[in-house]
Amino acid sequence: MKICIYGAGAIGGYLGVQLARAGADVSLIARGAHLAAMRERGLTLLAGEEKHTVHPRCTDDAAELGVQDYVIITLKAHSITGVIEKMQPLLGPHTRIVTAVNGIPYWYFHKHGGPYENATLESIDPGGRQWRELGAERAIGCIVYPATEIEAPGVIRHVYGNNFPLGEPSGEITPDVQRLADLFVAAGMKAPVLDRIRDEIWLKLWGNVCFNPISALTHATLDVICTDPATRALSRAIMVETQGIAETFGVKFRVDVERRIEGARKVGAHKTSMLQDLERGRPMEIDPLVTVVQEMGRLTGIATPALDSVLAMVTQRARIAGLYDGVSTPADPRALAVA
Ligand SMILES: NC(=O)C1=CN([C@@H]2O[C@H](COP(=O)(O)OP(=O)(O)OC[C@H]3O[C@@H](n4cnc5c(N)ncnc54)[C@H](OP(=O)(O)O)[C@@H]3O)[C@@H](O)[C@H]2O)C=CC1
Ligand SMILES: CC(C)(CO)C(=O)C(=O)O
Repeated sequence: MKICIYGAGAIGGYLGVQLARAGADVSLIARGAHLAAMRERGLTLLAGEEKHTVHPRCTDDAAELGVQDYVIITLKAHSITGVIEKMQPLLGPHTRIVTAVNGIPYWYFHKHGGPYENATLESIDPGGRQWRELGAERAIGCIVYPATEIEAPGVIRHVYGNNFPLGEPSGEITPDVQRLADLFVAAGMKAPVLDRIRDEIWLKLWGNVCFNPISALTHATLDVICTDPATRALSRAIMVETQGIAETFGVKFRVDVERRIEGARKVGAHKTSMLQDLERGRPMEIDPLVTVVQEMGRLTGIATPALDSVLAMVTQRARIAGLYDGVSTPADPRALAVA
């Protein structure tokens, strides 16, 4: 079983080490100093007191690897469109693409049913290119619950968690998704196969859509955002808007807003990935985590005044820092009028 991890940074590097340690035939696609270090010294995972170094194939050229059984995308979600052509040599008629990224994935409305079946979302998949050229029918969903960092080129630091829920867009438990889950488990991770993967996507996104932009605007850590009454109320307002949109698409939330906020508070003095990106001068994942929810709100006619305001500010912040060139549009005047 040939597996390629495309964008083997913090999360992809963690997966790469775990899969390589389990004996999987895994190749990593990366670039720059991180790629050079992995080629020279291997890829090292630091997890608590443990240290593991592996030596999988590492390249920046997918053509060297050929057709894969699974391509696990662990790029930042806003980078996916930019590598569609480079990814083609990895894709054969039976290749499955696993979207191990935050936010709404390109395949979201594949096998969704109802009036939105086969719709594409401009904020995450401009022109529907990912849908067509990667293939919605190839997709397997994956939620990334662990936190990891690139501590130095070629070195991944595991911070917490090992849970990567997986699921087919159709909800079926197919041999493809089961085989991948079994491999993840053999590699020391949790990988429950879900028959309602979209519920879990929104549960994760529920936090990202509010905590990430608020943290980038305030530089506050999760515990502070969730404790300060004003930022907690703003988070709640965005989450309530988000919940309304998701429920219109048939999503079921297994916890309520307060419990979700409490869960984030307990994570502690953690900087969200968007704040870390801002501080490190790296492009911020605004469209896949925030703009897409606004776009889905507009699709359903649900106003998102709190989200619109925060999105306007975080987009401006990112543009000024030179870390955003996405699609975010000005807040919908109709939504602001409702506010
Ligand atoms: N890290 C975490 O703790 C968590 C991350 N996530 C999500 O997981 C996803 C991945 O995040 P994360 O691992 O942190 O991101 P990283 O930026 O650490 O990893 C992505 C890697 O892909 C590389 N890359 C980008 N473009 C290319 C290209 N064209 N060719 C080859 N390599 C490329 C990047 O290199 P370069 O640095 O040069 O751009 C980087 O090394 C995101 O959606 C994130 O939100 C979710 C939960 C937690
Ligand atoms: C830590 C957390 C859960 C914040 O929403 C996250 O996923 C991120 O930083 O992107």
